[in-house]
Amino acid sequence: MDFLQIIIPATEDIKEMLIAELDFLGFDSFQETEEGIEAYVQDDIFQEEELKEVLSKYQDTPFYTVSKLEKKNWNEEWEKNFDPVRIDDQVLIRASFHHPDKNFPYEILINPKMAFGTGHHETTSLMIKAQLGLDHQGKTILDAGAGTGVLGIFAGMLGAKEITATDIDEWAFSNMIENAEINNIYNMKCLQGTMAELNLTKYKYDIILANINKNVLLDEIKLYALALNKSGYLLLSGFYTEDIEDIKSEAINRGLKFETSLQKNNWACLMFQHS
Ligand SMILES: C[S@@+](CC[C@H](N)C(=O)[O-])C[C@H]1O[C@@H](n2cnc3c(N)ncnc32)[C@H](O)[C@@H]1O
Repeated sequence: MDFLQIIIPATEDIKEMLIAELDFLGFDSFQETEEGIEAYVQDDIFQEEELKEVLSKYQDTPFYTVSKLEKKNWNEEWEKNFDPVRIDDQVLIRASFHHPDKNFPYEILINPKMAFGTGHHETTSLMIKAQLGLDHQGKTILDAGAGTGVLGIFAGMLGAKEITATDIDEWAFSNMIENAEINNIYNMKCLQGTMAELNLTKYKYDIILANINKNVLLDEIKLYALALNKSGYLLLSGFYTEDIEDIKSEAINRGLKFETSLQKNNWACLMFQHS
């Protein structure tokens, strides 16, 4: 599979909105730079017209450059740009080429390749923060939209009995397998597909983690509610604070009880419990 790198000049105030819109078009990952954003997308799903349509909302004349990316170069890019992430003096997320730090009780090794979930994104750290407050010991976990597998791997470190991690993306699927292995998490089953495609509502989970995006969540909350054990917890992220009410009302309509919310830089994470 080949990837394209799209470089888009953008001012600070539009970067987040652009990323959200391109994420919706199926772009895989993003890097914010001083000049704008670098966006990465599989070349077989890239639709130039769709990109132009999005950009025309923000620029008088859509301006961007497209270049083909070698897989090899991409990995080197990560190695140059990926700094360790620290969450609450509790969790260190680092790549295997960084030095370990024994001051952190939990250390997650992530070699992200093309998959999302290095902990640099607000939503990943919000989910990890929320997980720190939940008892995972002996629990069954579903990590839907697992990306690099970071949340499922962390669930394993917190003592989960069994983890199922899913993603629709082929790169994410192979990356999460690799990351589970380097973290010595052997009870994480990795699958490729959506909740519906994999028929996951026939199973029950004690905790469901889903950091995806507003539209997918609104579509899938009913499935998470069906797959949640009584008194089980659902953690959701991947949406902005202004979308909290929409997500909340869908979850409450599906019989879930709102517990808490966390927010960082306009991103939100909500916790619900099955009543
Ligand atoms: C925002 S990333 C989150 C990755 C990781 N869980 C984290 O917290 O850092 C969302 C991931 O969901 C995947 N995804 C999008 N729609 C999905 C769906 N319907 N089912 C499963 N995965 C999906 C994307 O490929 C992407 O890897």
